[in-house]
Amino acid sequence: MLLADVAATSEAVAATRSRLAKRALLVDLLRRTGPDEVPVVARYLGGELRQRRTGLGWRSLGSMPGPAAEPSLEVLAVDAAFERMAGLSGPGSSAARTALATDLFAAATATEQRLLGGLVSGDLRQGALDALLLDAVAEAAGVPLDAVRRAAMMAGATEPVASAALGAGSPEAALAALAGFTLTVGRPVRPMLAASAPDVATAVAGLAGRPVVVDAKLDGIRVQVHRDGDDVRVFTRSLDDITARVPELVAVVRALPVRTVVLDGEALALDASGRPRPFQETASRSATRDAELAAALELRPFFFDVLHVDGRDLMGLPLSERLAVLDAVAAGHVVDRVVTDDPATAQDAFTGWVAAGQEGVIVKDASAPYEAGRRGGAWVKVKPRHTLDLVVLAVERGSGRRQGLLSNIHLGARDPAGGFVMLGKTFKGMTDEMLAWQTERFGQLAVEDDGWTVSLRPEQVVEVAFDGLQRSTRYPGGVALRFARVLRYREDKDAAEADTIDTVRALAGRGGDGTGG
Ligand SMILES: Nc1ncnc2c1ncn2[C@@H]1O[C@H](COP(=O)(O)OP(=O)(O)OP(=O)(O)O)[C@@H](O)[C@H]1O
Repeated sequence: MLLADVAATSEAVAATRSRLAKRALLVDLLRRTGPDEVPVVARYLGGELRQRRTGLGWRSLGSMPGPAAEPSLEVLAVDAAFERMAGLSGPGSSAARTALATDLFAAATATEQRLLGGLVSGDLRQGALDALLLDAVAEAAGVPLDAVRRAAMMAGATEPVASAALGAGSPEAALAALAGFTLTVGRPVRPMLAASAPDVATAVAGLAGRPVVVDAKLDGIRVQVHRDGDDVRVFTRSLDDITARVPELVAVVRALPVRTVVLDGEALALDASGRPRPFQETASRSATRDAELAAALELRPFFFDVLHVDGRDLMGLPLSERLAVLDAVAAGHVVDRVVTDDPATAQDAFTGWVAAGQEGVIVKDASAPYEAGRRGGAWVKVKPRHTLDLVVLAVERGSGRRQGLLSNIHLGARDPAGGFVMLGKTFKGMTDEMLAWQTERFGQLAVEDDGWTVSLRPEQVVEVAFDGLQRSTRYPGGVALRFARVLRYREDKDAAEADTIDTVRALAGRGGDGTGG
């Protein structure tokens, strides 16, 4: 298959807002893709190279040759070229890499160059496309969507599932291949995620008629811990293996009375009185290999789910049954919870936990299975103050005390159909350290500079608090944030995981002020 086919499909998908049309375009392309090409094509459609690192910088892309008139590049040849670039190291490697990239770009048409540039810079990365791609894979392979989704949950990624289903040869063989993706102890699955509600009553009402569990929401880092005998591995929300950095978590899980287990929870550092330490401290602790800091700030695990125990896969069981197992295997290391569907009782629990320094609650449907990777309605988070994870689209040069710094940031919500919708600006909440950090970071993300405003590659996620939402004729989404202020820059989230304009509109719709409980 020619790269031009992938590039044309990728642009056509971005250009239409219709989900059905997008899906049809993807199905058509997948049907034309050879089995050996699926791993590459599936990645490129999601905006990613197969190589985690090519060593190519944004700068080197600036000076690429003009486009070729006719398409000639085969996707497998393109993948091989990136593989060669990724493999280069040592003196002279940078020049050799640029030479390879120059040859590649010179052979590419204008459309192909846009695709290649986006793949290298990461601009095309689109987590939102994953769901659509799975849908298209199901249709192209002639198997039920559920089977594809289940497999992707287990695999923690789209591409291996697409390859297995489309490479199988027949729908029957594809189904058998998909059934081969099971929870394997030692291999992380994507964590289940939560929707949000403005207050406890709304969250509980949303689960009307179902049994409800209300968990304390701890503000630490998500950990998925796999134990097989004495072998314990700890994975983050983005499935990175941090085992070596958190020996104290390993020790706790190794001491539990089970042989194999997969636990989901939050790790947190506490102060001497048992209150949670600020998130920043927990996060920097889990990111460090510095033994001294590690010893000074001990992390503790608080589990809220169990996916597997001693050979039994529990993901399909209702939460209430999983929790019974969790309490038996991880006693003493479990998140506080109350079982109630009474809004007043849930509200009391929320108030108590927030006073004790926790972040809020997660209201959970006790009859729901564990839905890896999904942000469905089975878990709903409620926080006392309203926050959104937005993407920084541009930044303005500071003046006065902020002369020489990049200061006022433009905030965008993700548009599920592609791109970002600006919701406002803020220069509030930033500490001097954050200002120094963002000046450096945004310098690296800069794509255009009119002397006042610097436009950025939309990659940096920022968590902002705000007092409410107001209608706006100034901003394209028709809504604007009131009194937005920066809480922190999030290193654990990609732009593809930022909050969407739909979420913002839903908050605006619910009573308007969005300040929460
Ligand atoms: N009891 C709990 N049950 C589930 N998740 C919990 C719990 N306590 C804390 N959490 C954290 O809350 C997150 C769920 O919220 P969400 O799925 O929206 O992820 P997020 O966007 O990282 O959330 P946030 O930024 O609000 O922490 C989980 O990823 C987990 O880290």
